[in-house]
Amino acid sequence: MVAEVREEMKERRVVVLRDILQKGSLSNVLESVFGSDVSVEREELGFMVKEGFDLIAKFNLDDYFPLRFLDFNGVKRRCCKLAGKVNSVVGQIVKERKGAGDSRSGSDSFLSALLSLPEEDQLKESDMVALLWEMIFRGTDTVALLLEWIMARMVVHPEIQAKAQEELDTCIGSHREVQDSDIPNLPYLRAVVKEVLRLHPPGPLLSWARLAIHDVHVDKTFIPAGTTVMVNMWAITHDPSIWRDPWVFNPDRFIEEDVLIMGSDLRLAPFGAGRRVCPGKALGLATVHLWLARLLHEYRWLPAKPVDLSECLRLSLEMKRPLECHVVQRRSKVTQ
Ligand code: HEM
Repeated sequence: MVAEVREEMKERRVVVLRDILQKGSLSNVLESVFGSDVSVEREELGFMVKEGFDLIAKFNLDDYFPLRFLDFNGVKRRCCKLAGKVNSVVGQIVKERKGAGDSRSGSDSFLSALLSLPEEDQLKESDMVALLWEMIFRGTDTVALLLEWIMARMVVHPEIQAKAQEELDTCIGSHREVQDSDIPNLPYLRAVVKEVLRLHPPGPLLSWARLAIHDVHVDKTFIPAGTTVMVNMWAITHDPSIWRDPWVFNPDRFIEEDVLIMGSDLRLAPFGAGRRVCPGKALGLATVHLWLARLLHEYRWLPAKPVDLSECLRLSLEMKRPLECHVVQRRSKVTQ
């Protein structure tokens, strides 16, 4: 990641982080899902994730007129094609690993963990494929676009960027790379991540399209059976009755009060809460902390052109226009 930024700066004189982050995030999630020693169709899986996002973001008349024989804009056809590809590409990896008798103890991947379950708990192959694909699909984009928002905020607020870098220099110095074990000693950096999750939650609408199966009261609101309900986390995190100066980017608010973000405090639940909470939240957060720390430790980030903080909602809340930066090397001794 750090080396790719350097290359891009050298070759193009400008760093467009989005592609670098997407590629890095896909590799990272594939490694967690299939393990580091497995060669997978990286490029093909990348296209499949992209196709899935395109399809989800598409306005689809079928959602309003669900007639089996109609296929407005060819969405159904594309969905079927993608489902077929998922079954063949991911299914093939599962088959190969099963065939090779992969039930290693001390497994280093999600798939190995599934395959090493006792006989009576084993999932059907089709369920395994669905589960693994869901992890790949949901885990790639969220991490990449959260980091793009964070870096945009770092560029827009150079004084906050400098404060995070000062913390890194004090804690780590300049002669080694940041490690996972350093993260607990970087409270300001973690506060920066929380503040971006508050202002730009990648999943702003929780519980996409959950259906009330019986009449229910939520506080004073009556929700009749059959209603589709979503939780607008974006509205909660911008609500002035909950947050002081909600539009101000101020990581210090989380130094003053340590708000938990894993789902127990509904003022800020960027990973959801309850039984459908994000299962990748710990992995996602650990990745974002480490990559952010390395990017800030290594470089000073400057705008290549004015940063546009406009939002665009697809499955996740993205920056409408990609961030373009210049970087200046900070550490004199570079270690990889
Ligand atoms: C910083 C990164 C991430 C953010 C902000 C995030 C956020 C979310 C949110 C808001 C939901 C919906 C929760 C709800 O509807 O109540 C969700 C669901 C999900 N996430 Fe994440 N996520 C992140 C990273 C990941 C990663 C790395 C993975 C997998 C490796 C992952 C896998 C999933 C899956 C499979 C679901 C669906 C769970 C279900 O429907 O039961 N996420 N995530």
